[in-house]
Amino acid sequence: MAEARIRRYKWEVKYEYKSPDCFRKVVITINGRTPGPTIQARQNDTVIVELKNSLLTENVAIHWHGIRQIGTPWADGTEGVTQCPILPGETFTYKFVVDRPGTYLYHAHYGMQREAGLYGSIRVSLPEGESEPYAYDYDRSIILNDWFHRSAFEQAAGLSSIPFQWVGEPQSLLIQGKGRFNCSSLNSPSLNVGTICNETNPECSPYVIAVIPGKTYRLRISSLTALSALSFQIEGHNMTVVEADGHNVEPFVVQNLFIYSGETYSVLIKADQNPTRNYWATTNIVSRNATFTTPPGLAILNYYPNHPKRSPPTTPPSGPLWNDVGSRLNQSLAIKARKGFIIPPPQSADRMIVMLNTQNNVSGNVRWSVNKVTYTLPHIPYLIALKENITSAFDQTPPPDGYDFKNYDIFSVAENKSYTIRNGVYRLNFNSTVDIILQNANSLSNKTSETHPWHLHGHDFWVLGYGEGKFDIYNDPKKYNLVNPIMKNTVPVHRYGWTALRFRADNPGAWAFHCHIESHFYMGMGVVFAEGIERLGELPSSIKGCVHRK
Ligand SMILES: O=C1O[C@H]([C@@H](O)CO)C(O)=C1O
Repeated sequence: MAEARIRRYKWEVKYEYKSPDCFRKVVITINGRTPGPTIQARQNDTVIVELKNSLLTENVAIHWHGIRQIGTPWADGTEGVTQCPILPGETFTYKFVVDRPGTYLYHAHYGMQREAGLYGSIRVSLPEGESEPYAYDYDRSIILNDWFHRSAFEQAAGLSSIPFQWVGEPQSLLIQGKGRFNCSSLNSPSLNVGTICNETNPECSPYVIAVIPGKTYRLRISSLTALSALSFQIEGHNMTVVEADGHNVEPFVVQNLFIYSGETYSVLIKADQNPTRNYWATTNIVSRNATFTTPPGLAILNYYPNHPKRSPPTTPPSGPLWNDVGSRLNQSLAIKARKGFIIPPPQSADRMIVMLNTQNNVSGNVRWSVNKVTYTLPHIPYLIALKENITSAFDQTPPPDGYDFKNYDIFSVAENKSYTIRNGVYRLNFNSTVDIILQNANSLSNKTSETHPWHLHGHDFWVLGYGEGKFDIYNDPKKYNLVNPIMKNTVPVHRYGWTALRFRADNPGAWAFHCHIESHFYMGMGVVFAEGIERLGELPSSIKGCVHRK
């Protein structure tokens, strides 16, 4: 067997002016870049990231999205859950093992810093000598993102203000950190537009996916949008989906790849079209109506030896309609574990938690809730509070395992009665099997239900099923896919629908489970699970900077 290696990175996190979509704003960079450097490792390698916080006035923490952190729950990078924040001027070392091959991500998990540009890819390949069950010639990582011109501070302030100020739709979409905003739409006479927005700035030239005719490419497409659900497509090229969140998928072909924030996919494309020209790769918003606010993101599929900057002779293909819910549900249903790579789920669960997702008005603030609890993080991180038995750190009453199934109408605006801001945790028995049913409902606007991508830290879960309307506790479990469910770490709950997950609580630690829409998590849409805390040895002192005890 090939020997596991240590992959060492030294990162400096800073504020800098950048123009990812031609509009200049202060962003957060790692070693001068956004997206940050790609972490490349092989299965079972140890990754060490020495992170220097050079932000002048802000704390930071970085989450390694999709890495389970087995045996290192303190390295998950979730501020308030697994560690104290890293203060300005401090250096913190993350050390963890990448135990599974696949496509993963990293991003800030403090306040709303992710959307300020603090994110990147993790690519874990198989140990030397082993190969994937599908063939390709080259491998590329592409992160999709949405981009807002207002700062993360301004957005966060608006979300917690009375009256509430919503962030709105993004100004542009980025493909691997590059987008294009129409500078001529900034016509304020007080602005010197040329210095703030410049469409000839090379920082915002379209991202180029260079291909050699006849070759097959593995594109690792992931999304770290702050808000948007996306569709991604490449003119004239079908995509064969082969991986989702680090697990092999029974291959299926799509023209449009729907992708929700926090998901990763690998698709194979063959450069088998007319090689005398280039092609558009585009991404557009689905699930929310951004038709008149956010233009599609554009990249160029460049057939060698055409000039990489040569625009394709066609108009970019328009993606699917934003409200085509059926196609999105169909893709969700199509994702199954690949034959030969199925990890069978336990056939029954020890506990079922049904999580009603609602949007509410709580004491004048617009918030999101799970079973009438809207979440707030404590000042002492859960992992430390649980391990050291600091019971004053958070509410010792756990949140509810369900809601009033009989009487709650998921198709109506919530009544806003008896919703509370709390921070209790779900304590799971170690090694027990837990089913989570995400139940969507109407938001605060009439006839509206939003799509939410839920992300679980510390575990992969089996996706047992999706359905429309209200989940029926007696009959719907009979329809679960217990044969070849895919394992994922992020999954959407579709509008007015439900999604059923199963996981084993086998990783000692405290783990966030939350909507990956950054503003929704900020508005309380999350919970925390804790299991096997008593099995953990002493926690590293480096995570405890904010905890002062006699
Ligand atoms: O959290 C949200 O708030 C707004 C809207 O519901 C209220 O303005 C919106 O679209 C969200 O996703």
